[in-house]
Amino acid sequence: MAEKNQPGFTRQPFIRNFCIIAHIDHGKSTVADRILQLSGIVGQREMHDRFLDRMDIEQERGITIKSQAVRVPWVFDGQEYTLGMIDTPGHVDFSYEVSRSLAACEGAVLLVDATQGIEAQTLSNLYMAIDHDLAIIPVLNKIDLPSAEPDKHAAEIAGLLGVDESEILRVSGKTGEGVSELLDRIVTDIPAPEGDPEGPARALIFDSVYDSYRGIVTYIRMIDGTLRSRRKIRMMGLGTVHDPIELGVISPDMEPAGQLCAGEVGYIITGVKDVSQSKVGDTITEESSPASEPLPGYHDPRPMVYAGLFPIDNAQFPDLRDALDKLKLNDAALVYEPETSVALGFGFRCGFLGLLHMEIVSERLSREFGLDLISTAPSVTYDVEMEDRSDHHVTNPSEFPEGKVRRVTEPMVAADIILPKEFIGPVMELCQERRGQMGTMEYLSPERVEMHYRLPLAEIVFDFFDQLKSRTKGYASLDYHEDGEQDADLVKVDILIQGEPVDAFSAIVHRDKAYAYGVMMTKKLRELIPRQQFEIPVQAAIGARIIARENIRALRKDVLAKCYGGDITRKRKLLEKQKAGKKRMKMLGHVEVPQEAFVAALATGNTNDRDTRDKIRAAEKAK
Ligand SMILES: Nc1nc2c(ncn2[C@@H]2O[C@H](COP(=O)(O)OP(=O)(O)OP(=O)(O)O)[C@@H](O)[C@H]2O)c(=O)[nH]1
Repeated sequence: MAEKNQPGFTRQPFIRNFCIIAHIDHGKSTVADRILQLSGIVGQREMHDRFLDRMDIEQERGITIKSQAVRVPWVFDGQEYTLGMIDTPGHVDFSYEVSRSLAACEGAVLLVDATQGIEAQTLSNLYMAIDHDLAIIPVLNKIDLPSAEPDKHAAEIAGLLGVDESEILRVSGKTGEGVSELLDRIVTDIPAPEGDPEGPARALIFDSVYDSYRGIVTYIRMIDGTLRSRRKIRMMGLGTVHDPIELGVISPDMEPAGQLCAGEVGYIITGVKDVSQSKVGDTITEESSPASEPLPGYHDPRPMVYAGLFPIDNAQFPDLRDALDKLKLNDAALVYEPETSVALGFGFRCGFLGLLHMEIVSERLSREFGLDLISTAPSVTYDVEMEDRSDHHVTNPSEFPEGKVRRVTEPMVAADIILPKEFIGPVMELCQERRGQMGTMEYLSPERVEMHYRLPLAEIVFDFFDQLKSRTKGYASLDYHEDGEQDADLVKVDILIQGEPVDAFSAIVHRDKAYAYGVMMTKKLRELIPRQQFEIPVQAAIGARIIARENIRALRKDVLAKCYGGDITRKRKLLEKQKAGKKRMKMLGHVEVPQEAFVAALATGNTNDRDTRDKIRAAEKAK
C-alpha cells in the first residue's frame, strides 16, 4: 500500500463509520459527548451537555431531532483510526432520519438504559440496523445509577441478539466509565468501509441543511473514489453540475479539506442557494470522470398525518412557501402543497411523520423563519369510493366527497408495545377502546412482555401514547409502522357557525365517535367565540343531520335601564322592539370569530380554553 500522504494512499482500512441507536432518552447524546471528549476534539472548556444537538429546540426539549455526523480520531494498538460517528434521534417520528444515517455506516452501537432494559424503539432500531447488514455492538448505559440492573438487562439483550452476555459492554455516559473500551470495540468489531478507492467517485447525500450565508451544505458519505475541491461535480439524479467551493469534514466544526476519499463522511458546499438543487439520497460524482451507475438512494417516507398550516397574517404566505422549501432540504420527510380555506385564507396542506414531527416543524417555522401560524387539526388520509365508482384520496376532511359513499378505507399500523406484565389488562382495554385487534404476545423476561396490536392509525397518532403512559405509570413503550388499510365506518362531521360550515373544523371520525366529537367542538366553540349582538347557533352535523348544538347567547342591551318605574306595557314595548331588531341582526348577521379562537379550538394539546377565552374577552373589551 502507498505511504500516508502519498498519491494513491487510502485511509479506508483505518476508517470506521458507526451510528448510535437507542430508545429515546437511553443516553445516545450523552455517550456521544463522552466520545467527543475522550478523543480530544472537544476540550473541557468548550464542552457542554448534548454537544451535537445544535438546534435550540433540541437543547430545550432535551431530544435529538436531526442526526449529526462528526469525525473523531482514535488510536488503537498504536494505529490512528478515523471514526465517523452519527448521533441519531430516538423518537418514533424520526425513525426515517435513523434509517438514512444507517445507510452511511457499517456498524451500530445499540445503547440500552441499564435501569430500563429493552424498549420499543430499541427493537425497531435494531431491526433497521440488521436490515442494513450492520455490525451491532450491544451496550448497557447508565451503569452508575443505583437503580441500574445490568445483569438482568444483559440477559435480555443476549437473548435477543443470540450472543453471550459477556459481549455486552457496560458504560456510563455520565462518568465516562467503559467509553474507551467502547471505542476500541468499534475499531475491532465494525468492518472498514468497502468500496473502490481508485474507481470513479460516488458519494451518497445523506443530509443537507440551508445556511443563510453559505447556501446549501450537503452532507455526504463517500463510497468510491475521491472528490477534490475545485473539481466540478455532478448530481447524478438531478443531472446538474456544480463547482464545489469547499469540501471538508466536521470535527466537531467544519474543517475544509483538499479531498474526500472513499469511506469518509464529510460535507460539500457549492454556493448554490436554490433548494431544489440538492436532493437527499442522490449520488454525487466527478464531472470529468463520472461513475456510470448511481448508488441506491432512499425511499421517500410516506407522511402519516396531514394538517393545514396558515399564516395568521395572510401577507406572509410567500414567506411560508420559502421557509417550507428551505426546511424541506433538511427534513426530507416533510411534504406540502398549497391549499385555501374559506376560514383561514391561503396556506399549505402539509404531511408529517407524526404529531411530534408536526410540532417541531411548526416550531422551527416560527423560530427560524419568524412566521406566526395556525395549524388545523391533524388528520390521517382516507380512500373513499363512491357509489358512482369514483375514487378519492382524502388528506383534508373538507375534501371528503359529498354524495353516496360505497366504502371508506383507513390506514392501519402494526404496533409493538413493551410493558411490565401487571399492566397487560389496562393496555388491552385501551387498545380495545381504540378499535385494535390483538396479535401475539411474547415474554421478554419473566416480568416484561411485548404485545402486538393492529390499530387504525387515526386512533394512535393523537393521544394514544399519553394514554398508554398514564395507564402504565409511564412504564410502557410504543413503536409502530404502517400495516395496510381496512374498511371502516367513517363519517365527516361538519361544524356550522350560524348555519355556515367552517371548513377548518371539519373532521373525519368513526361513526361511534362522531357524536362525542360534535359535542366537544360545539362546547369548545361556545366557550371561545365572544357573544355578539345576536344569538349564534354552533352546530355539528353529519351531512344534513344535526348531531349537536350549542347557542352563543346574544349580548342583551339593557333597554330598560333608563326606564325607572313606569308601567309594564312600556317595558314590554321596548323589549318587543329590541327583539325585532335582533331578528334583523340575525338575518344580516356575520359572525366574527377571532383568530385566537381558531388557534385554541384547533389545538390538540392541553390548551386551557378558559385562559384563551379570557384573553379573547379582554382583547374584545379593549377594542
Ligand atoms: N446517571 C446517568 N444519566 C445518564 C447517563 N447517560 C445519559 N443520562 C441522562 O439521561 C437523559 C437522557 O440522555 P440523552 O443523552 O439526552 O438521551 P438520548 O438517547 O440522546 O435522547 P434522544 O436524543 O432524545 O433520543 C439525560 O438526562 C442524561 O443526563 C448515564 O450514563 N448515567
